[in-house]
Amino acid sequence: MASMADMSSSGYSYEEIQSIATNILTHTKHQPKVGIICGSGLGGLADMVEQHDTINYSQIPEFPASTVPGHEGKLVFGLLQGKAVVLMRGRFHYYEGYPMWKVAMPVRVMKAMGVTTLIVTNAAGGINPDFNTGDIMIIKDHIDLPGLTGECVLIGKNDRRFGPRFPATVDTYDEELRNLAKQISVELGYGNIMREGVYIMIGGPTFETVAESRLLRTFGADAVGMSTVPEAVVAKHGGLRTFGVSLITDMVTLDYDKVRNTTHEEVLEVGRRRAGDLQKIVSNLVGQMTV
Ligand SMILES: O=P(O)(O)O[C@@H]1C[C@H](O)[C@@H](CO)O1
Ligand SMILES: Nc1nc2[nH]cnc2c(=O)[nH]1
Repeated sequence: MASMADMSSSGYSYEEIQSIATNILTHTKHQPKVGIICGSGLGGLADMVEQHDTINYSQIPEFPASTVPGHEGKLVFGLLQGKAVVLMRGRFHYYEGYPMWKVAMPVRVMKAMGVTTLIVTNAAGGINPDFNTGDIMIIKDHIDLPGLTGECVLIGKNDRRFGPRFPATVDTYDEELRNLAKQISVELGYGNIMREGVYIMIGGPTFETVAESRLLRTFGADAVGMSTVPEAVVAKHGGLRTFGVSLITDMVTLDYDKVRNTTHEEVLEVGRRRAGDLQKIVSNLVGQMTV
């Protein structure tokens, strides 16, 4: 694949994406319909997958490498609640130095493999003062801060086979799946920690200053993180149905008298404590959704 895209281009061609997908599918007996991207410390969902085939990213030509602790760098194929899934145990972030198109490129590969529904999970900082650490927030909408400032994942030449030049994003997160997830959460006894809100993406890797957190709040954001939005935008562009969920691993500081440092270790620690709950909700959602 000598002509593969470089940092300055707008991404892999349609043919290159098809070729990457075809190559990956030679490593598995499964034909996934649901794609799941696991957030920081949330890869344990892969342990619930039955009859699994695991492929390291390093085995896949043209696939980026995971460089962040809590992101293992593996694709896991198998059955989750009887449905054929592919999980990314480790995602790519803009702050790792990857261009936006590369961050979201696996979503196009998933679609080329036959995926029709994308589930994105992440660890996020709570901005809404009514939230608590450990809450689970269904993403109702997002703010693409990098996109609004000129780093939209879809910038560059558009190939209509991926999607339209000017995609609408008003309904990126599927209402039916959000309602089903809410119902499942209540049935599982998580009604008291279940929230719904707006996720804002920042480029990272710095956690927010107090002034920045206050600014993000005035924008109407309920939670902040460093991922998810490019993946969801590419999914919407490609006509995939998307569900997004954030684990609130820390509360951002909105008050100069209560300044505290967020750390990635803290994010992973809360992930370790609450990942099981998130996994139950997501696996039940997969089990009950129509594909
Ligand atoms: O991959 P996600 O968005 O879950 O990771 C979050 C955001 C940063 O990558 C990291 C900060 O601790 O966790
Ligand atoms: N930007 C940001 N990303 C996070 N990911 C997990 N927690 C946070 C946070 O507080 N801020």
